[in-house]
This record gives sequence, C-alpha cells and structure tokens, in this order.
Amino acid sequence: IEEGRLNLPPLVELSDEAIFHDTRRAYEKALQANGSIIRVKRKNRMEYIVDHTLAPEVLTNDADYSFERGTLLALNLGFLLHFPRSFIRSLDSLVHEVIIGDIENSLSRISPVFERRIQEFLRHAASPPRPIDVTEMVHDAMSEAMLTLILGEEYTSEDNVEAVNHIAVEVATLAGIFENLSPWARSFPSTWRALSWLKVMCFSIPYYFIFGIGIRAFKKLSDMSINGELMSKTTKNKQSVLFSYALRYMDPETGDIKILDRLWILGLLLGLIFASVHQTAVVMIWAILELAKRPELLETLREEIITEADVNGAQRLTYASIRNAERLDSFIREVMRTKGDTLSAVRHTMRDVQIAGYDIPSGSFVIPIATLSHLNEEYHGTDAKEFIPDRWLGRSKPAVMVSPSYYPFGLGRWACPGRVLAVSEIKLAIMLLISHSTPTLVGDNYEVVDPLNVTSVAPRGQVIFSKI
Ligand code: HEM
Repeated sequence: IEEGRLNLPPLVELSDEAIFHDTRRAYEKALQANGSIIRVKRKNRMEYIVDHTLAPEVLTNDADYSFERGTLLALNLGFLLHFPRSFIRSLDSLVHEVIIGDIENSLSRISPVFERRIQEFLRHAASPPRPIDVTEMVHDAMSEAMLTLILGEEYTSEDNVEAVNHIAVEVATLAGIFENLSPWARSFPSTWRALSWLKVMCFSIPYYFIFGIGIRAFKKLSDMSINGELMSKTTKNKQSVLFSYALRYMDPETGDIKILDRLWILGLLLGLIFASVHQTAVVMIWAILELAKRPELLETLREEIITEADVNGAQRLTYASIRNAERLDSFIREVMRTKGDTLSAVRHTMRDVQIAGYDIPSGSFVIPIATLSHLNEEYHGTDAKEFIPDRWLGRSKPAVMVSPSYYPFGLGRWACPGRVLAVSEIKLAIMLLISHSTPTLVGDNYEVVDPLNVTSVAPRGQVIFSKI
C-alpha cells in the first residue's frame, strides 16, 4: 500500500559481504548509480541512505527527521521513548551544563588520572620497549577518568573501573554496536537482539551496575535527600558531576529528591557512562595508532606541550594548555575526518517526508553516508582523500567544530554535547604519551576491525613506545 501511494527512492540490493566488509565502496557506488537517495535493506530493516547533498537537511531538520527517535531506536533503546520525560534532553543538559559549562574544572579533575595511568603504562610498556596493544590502557584510563568526574574519586577502585569497562561494552552490545562482527547477529538479527537484550538487562546491568556503583550512588542520593539543604549550600562546587546535577531535582523546601528522580538520575548515570567512555576510547585508539605511523610529527607536536599551574596550583596540562595545542588539534581533526565513518549519524522520519523528488514514509531510518562529505573534493580540495596532519592549522576549524563537510560528532541541534571534553581527553592522553616516549607502529599498519562502524569499534594494532 505504501509503495503504491508514495514515490519511493530506488531500492538497491547489497550483499552482506558488501555491507559489512566493503561498506564505503558499496554504498557510494550504489548512490553514484542511482542518485542522491536510495533504499537498502540491512539486517531486516529498510534504511534510506542519502549522499552529501542531502545530509545537512536530514541531520539538521529536527521537525521532520528526529534525532531522538533515530538514535534510540537504532541503539535498540526505543523503550526510553515511552517515558514521560526525555532521556536524551536530560542527558544533554547534564553534559552541557555540568561538564562542559565548567570544562576547566572537569579537565583538572581527570588530568591527574591520565597522568598516573600513562606513567604506569609507560613504565611497563617501555622498559624494555616491546610491541603492545593500547586498548586496555585506554579503556582503563577513560573509565577511571569518567568515574572520577561523574561520581568522585571515592568511586575509582579497580573493581569499579573494571565494572565501567564492562558497562560501556555491555550497553554497546545492547545497542547493537558489535552486531556487525557476529555472523549470527547478521543472519538472525531479531533473535540475536532479543537474546542480547535479555542477557544485558537480566545479568550484565544488575551485576556490573546495579549491585556495584548503582546501589552506592543511589544511597548517596538518598543521603543527599536527608541532608539536602546542608549539602546544596556547603558543597555545591565540590560535588562530582552527578551529585551536582542531582541538586536540581531537590525540593527547595524539604531538600528531598523523589525516589523516581533518584532512579532517573541512575539511568542518566548509565547513559552518561556509555556516551562518554566507549566512543572516546575508540577515537583515542585511532589517534594513537595514526600518530604512531608518523613519528616525524613528534618534534613539532612536542613543542606545543606547555604545562601551567592548574586550579590547585600543581604544574600540569590544563584546559588552556590543551586548547592551545593547535597542531595536535589539526591532527585529531584529520584523524576524525579520514578514519572512514560511514553510517554513523541516524535520523527517523516523524511524518511522510519529501526529499529530492522522492517520498520517505513516516517512521523510516534516514542515514547519510559520511565519507561522501568527509572525503569530498568539492569541500576539501583535490587532496581530500589524503591525510594531511597540518591541514587545519591557522584555519580556525578546531576538531570540535562540526559542519556539513565534517560531522564525526553529528550535526545540528543534537551534535555531540561532550565533544569539547572528548577532544581534550584525546589531546591530553597523546601529549602525556609523547612527552615521555616515541610511539612507532609495528608493521606500519593496523587492522580496521569493523569498516561499517569505525567510531564504535576500535582498530587493532601494536605500538612500540621507546622512552625519551
Ligand atoms: C570522540 C568521542 C565522541 C564521539 C565521536 C561522539 C559522537 C557523537 C555523535 C555522532 C552523536 C550524535 C549526534 C548527531 O547525530 O547529530 C553524539 C551524541 C551525544 N554524545 Fe557524543 N561523542 C563522543 C564523546 C562524548 C562524550 C565524552 C560525551 C559526554 C561527556 C558525549 C555525550 C553525548 C550525548 C549526551 C549525546 C546525545 C545528543 C545530545 O545530547 O545532544 N559524547 N556523540
């Protein structure tokens, strides 16, 4: 009935092999042959794929193409749409107001964690230097840093760091991020989704989250409720992100935080852990491996490393010194532009929508293929496909600045609110690594594990860190 009533874009059949192993070429070729929009079935779901000419309209017109529905449904978290309040809006305000609104303070809290973790890592990895995979160090450092920022230092035991690593991976599994890697998931997507849902909800989240960090954080929220007035007056600036955010749910008269609000805040905690740890860790690994390929850049990058007194008077890399490292920023922007994001930002139509002479039915997934924008010669010149580390130097285009030609952090109203923190963390980790060692990539190459999902699945490679 739909097909008869609507003028749908061309339907293109792509094999699983093409979708999962040759993603970029398969979708780009299909668009070249059929116009700026096509329909492709992937894992039993019809998706509308658009090229760079339609990407800005799809990503920024939130009235027709919903970010919230698109992202939550694509992540298999559609149940969150049925709550009376918006999960994404709450998460967005938490990140904007409490983390990014006070970014200097946020950075000063996590900087010592990276310093310690990277020093320990180099002590082990660089004496004597030997091939090593950075994945574990990056995930541990990210998990501890975010625990410190979100909940406070007292939550950073090794067990909790381990639990956060698991939570980030388990929510990613729930969200289907690793589906592409499993032949079972690709062949039986609905059954696989139902089973991983049960596993994550009934085992992983209770085990790693509720019975550990969750109960403790809930107890603290309850204590805040009892001593609310006192806590809000005396310790507001000293609170970690979550508890500082919780103060806005506090009844100004009684100091009480309602039980439903406390549970809501715990849900946000889970969402924040997932949003902040996993993707940043993955992009950090991309950046480290790309840098290890190019030791010739180290000399000029090291010149930018300038420590200064932080808010506590200790000499370290502060937010200002990290922000001023422009060469490193350009390098990171180039890593993010060229790493090959394909179907990453997702939208869902709110009604039947007309675009480029075609109709897209209400309730459809619409997804731009990012490589057509990120590697486009019209936008980036004839060398668009080359990796040029200094490409962005002096052009006032920091790694966090999104546009129709660069949207690894999304575009429009919902562009990633945590991107200033993410890029700062990546810069911080790289500055600490290269101020004490020279990384070189073993075999001059690394493996792209999932070409369909480069932002959420880390590449695999070995690096040798030689002490300087
Ligand atoms: C390199 C690391 C990161 C990448 C590549 C990334 C990428 C993205 C992308 C692509 C979106 C969807 C935007 C859209 O479709 O227009 C998004 C949304 C979001 N990100 Fe990130 N992100 C990163 C790190 C972070 C961090 C560190 C935080 C939190 C501190 C965070 C919090 C969020 C939240 C809450 C949203 C939901 C949208 C909103 O609230 O506006 N992200 N991110």
